[in-house]
Amino acid sequence: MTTDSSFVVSSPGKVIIFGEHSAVYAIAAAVSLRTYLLVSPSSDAEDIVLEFPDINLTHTWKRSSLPWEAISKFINQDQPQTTEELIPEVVNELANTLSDMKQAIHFAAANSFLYLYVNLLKRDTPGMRFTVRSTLPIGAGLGSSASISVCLASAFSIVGGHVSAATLTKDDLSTEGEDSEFIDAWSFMGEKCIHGNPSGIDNAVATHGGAVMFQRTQSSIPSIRTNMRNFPSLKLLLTNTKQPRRTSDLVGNVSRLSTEYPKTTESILNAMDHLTREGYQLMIRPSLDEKDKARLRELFEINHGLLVALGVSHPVLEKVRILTDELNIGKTKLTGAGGGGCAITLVNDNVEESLIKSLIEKYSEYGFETYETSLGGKGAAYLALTQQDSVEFNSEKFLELTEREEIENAIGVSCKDGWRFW
Ligand SMILES: Nc1ncnc2c1ncn2[C@@H]1O[C@H](COP(=O)(O)OP(=O)(O)O)[C@@H](O)[C@H]1O
Ligand SMILES: C[C@@](O)(CCOP(=O)(O)O)CC(=O)O
Ligand SMILES: [Mg+2]
Repeated sequence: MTTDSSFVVSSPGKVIIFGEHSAVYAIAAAVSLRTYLLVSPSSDAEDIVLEFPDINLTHTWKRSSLPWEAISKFINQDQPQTTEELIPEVVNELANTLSDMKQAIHFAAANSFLYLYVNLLKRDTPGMRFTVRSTLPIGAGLGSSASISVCLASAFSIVGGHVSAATLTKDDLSTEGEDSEFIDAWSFMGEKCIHGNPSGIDNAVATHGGAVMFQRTQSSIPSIRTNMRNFPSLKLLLTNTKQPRRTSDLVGNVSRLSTEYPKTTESILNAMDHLTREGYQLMIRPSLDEKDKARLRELFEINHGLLVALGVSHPVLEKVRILTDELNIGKTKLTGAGGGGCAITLVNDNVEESLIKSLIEKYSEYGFETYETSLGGKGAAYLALTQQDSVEFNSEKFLELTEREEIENAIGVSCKDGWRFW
């Protein structure tokens, strides 16, 4: 891959159906909201330019200002190897380069960017411009951190020559080859930079797409991913309370509970594992009858209750739950790390559209937003831009797009031909 050509990579967010914060099992599916990363030549080959307008962050590093010498003995640049934990010496060296990032969300994103950059690219790689736009809400439980990590890992892996550009069309079944495993593994390192101790489910879904039953194992053993090809078409409402929160804080609080009340917390997490497996058994049936769906709704209710017990709900999430209960629309659980962000409602059979409309109107009084999204779509994707495309679609134009529709119409995976998948 030459560094004077432009390309875009993209990756989806996810919705966790059961088992967030889980010790072992969780089920998640890709959503159609996605992150897009445009890689284009930098006007000065010395400059590595990061443009993250979704979090109001722009930064330029001189290639030579990165601590190549100091980190060289800790990493293998010819054949990058992921590690169980982030390499502390590399993290420390990069922290010096990040000292002017005062906000935690800026630091997390730039840290993930640089950690992946120095592992996957070399000192002599000409500087480029990395422009990110996401149609996902950031920090709302839909896996934007994993989605951006997959975009960065796949872009750097292409430029570094560690993976080939994707070739599958949207109608091909994913092959789960070495390249997508490489991207998955490195995006997991990016997730670690953003929230410390991720399970790996978000980056797995953001890389491979579809829906998975994910089984976390002991850290030295790879997690087990079971694809759910017949993911049932469930009527789900996805509601963003807009209450900001950071996954790292919530994960940290659950681990504090585990230390302070080990047996109690373990019992809650065990219960969550059991219910996730029960949910899985229901969801893999060839077709779901009304009784099965009623049971899934009950499991939603139990799952939410257990998450409340772990201290990761929030009054606004309870408001969503109470409204859907009061109007008898369905059962609601928080999704993602909680503490704000999004909730999903599994809607009862035969609910009148007018009732859903009145619920959405009520939501807007509280400032909540509902999303229309389909589940189980494609994972990481790649779009080569021709010379002509690059003139028509450069980073300035990418930055000017504002609404989700504008981004999707200009570059969207489901709207534009030419996208390829791993
Ligand atoms: N489009 C984006 N641009 C820049 N940073 C992003 C973007 N998406 C995610 N991030 C990073 O990920 C963080 C949010 O991750 P997290 O707290 O795990 O929430 P979630 O993954 O549910 O959206 C942000 O604070 C930021 O550091
Ligand atoms: C809380 C957790 O289960 C999901 C976090 O998802 P999100 O960052 O809130 O989208 C953590 C994880 O599985 O990595
Ligand atoms: Mg996240």
